[in-house]
Amino acid sequence: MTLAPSIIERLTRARGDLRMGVPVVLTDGPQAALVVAVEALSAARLEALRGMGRPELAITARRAETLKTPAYDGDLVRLALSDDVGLDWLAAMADPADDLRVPMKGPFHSLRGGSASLHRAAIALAKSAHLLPAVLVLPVTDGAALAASGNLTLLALAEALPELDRASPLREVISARLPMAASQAGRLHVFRPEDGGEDHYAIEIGRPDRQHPVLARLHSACFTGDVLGSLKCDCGPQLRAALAQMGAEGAGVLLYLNQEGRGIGLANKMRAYSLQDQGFDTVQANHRLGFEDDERDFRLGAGMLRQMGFSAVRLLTNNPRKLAMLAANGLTVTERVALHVGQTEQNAAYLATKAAKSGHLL
Ligand SMILES: Nc1nc2c(ncn2[C@@H]2O[C@H](COP(=O)(O)OP(=O)(O)OP(=O)(O)O)[C@@H](O)[C@H]2O)c(=O)[nH]1
Ligand SMILES: [Zn+2]
Repeated sequence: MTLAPSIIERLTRARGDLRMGVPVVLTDGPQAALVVAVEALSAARLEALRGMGRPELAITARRAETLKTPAYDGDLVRLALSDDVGLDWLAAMADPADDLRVPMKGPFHSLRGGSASLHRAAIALAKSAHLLPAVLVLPVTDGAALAASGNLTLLALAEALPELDRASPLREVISARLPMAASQAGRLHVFRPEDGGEDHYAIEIGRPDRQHPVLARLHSACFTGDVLGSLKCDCGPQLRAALAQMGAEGAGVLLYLNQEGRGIGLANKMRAYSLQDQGFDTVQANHRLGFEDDERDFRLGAGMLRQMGFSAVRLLTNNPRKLAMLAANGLTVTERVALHVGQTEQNAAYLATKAAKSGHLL
């Protein structure tokens, strides 16, 4: 054991760096680049990067669709930065808030050929830090030396990509009795991922028999719905109805997964809501921001259930992806228990879009 941080620790540090606007050094074999998230970029850092070479802008193919620029790298686009563009232009490329008011941002100079692996990893890192998926990438010659001299976090893709792709193992930190309105016999378990990500919770009701399928729900955090009683979605009523059903049956387990906004974080979800106020639906809004419509990783829930000793579930959901992901990750789903509650005038279009575009069952 050395004192040097492991790859997992450096990845966690890199997410913090990106959120603070500090460059991170990525290497892929002989290639290296400094990367900075556009959302957190300062004028001084942009100036410094320009003094070192020609930065490139990487955005997702989803964002590029709206900007009407072709994606030569499949899931992403690399654009050369002309000398006259500043922070405002970069911010507008990253954030679609003003797209309708100012639709023309080009002409764009798309880069083709060569490898996009550093750009792709930088976008994945920005997403995992809950930042908009738009990054400046400055190719450099000796990444390791630059990282050492500038005290910057260094990540080699060969080490970092497998960690970014895998669901981080979780360990249970603590559990304690929690009497609730839905059931006196509640217990809250707190699980912590090894990668320094957010904690996730399991609410166990009664003492479900581990030998039988348990009534279960994977609930993704929705601050607006769960806490504020937002009428734009059905999350709050679904949360309470699931707990009530478990209370009535005397047993169940509800996983409360901190995957706010289908995995994009609350700030980006509010950006999506702002686009919804401009007339876009929930799926279009995610795409305009550069995200997929659902960025959640449900492997997490399967791991927590297995760790708690459950191998079969009766799952409260209308989302077929949750059923498929549990099954693919070693859980037996013996039954889907439909969960249709909380329909309002304000969320009718949202629920209809989820049924039409995301395959939610009615
Ligand atoms: N990006 C985005 N996220 C949203 C929006 N409305 C709600 N959410 C999030 O969507 C997620 C809904 O979670 P769930 O209720 O567990 O999942 P679901 O896919 O609807 O599936 P079931 O409720 O199990 O049928 C939460 O993370 C919310 O924060 C939206 O308009 N945009
Ligand atoms: Zn919600």
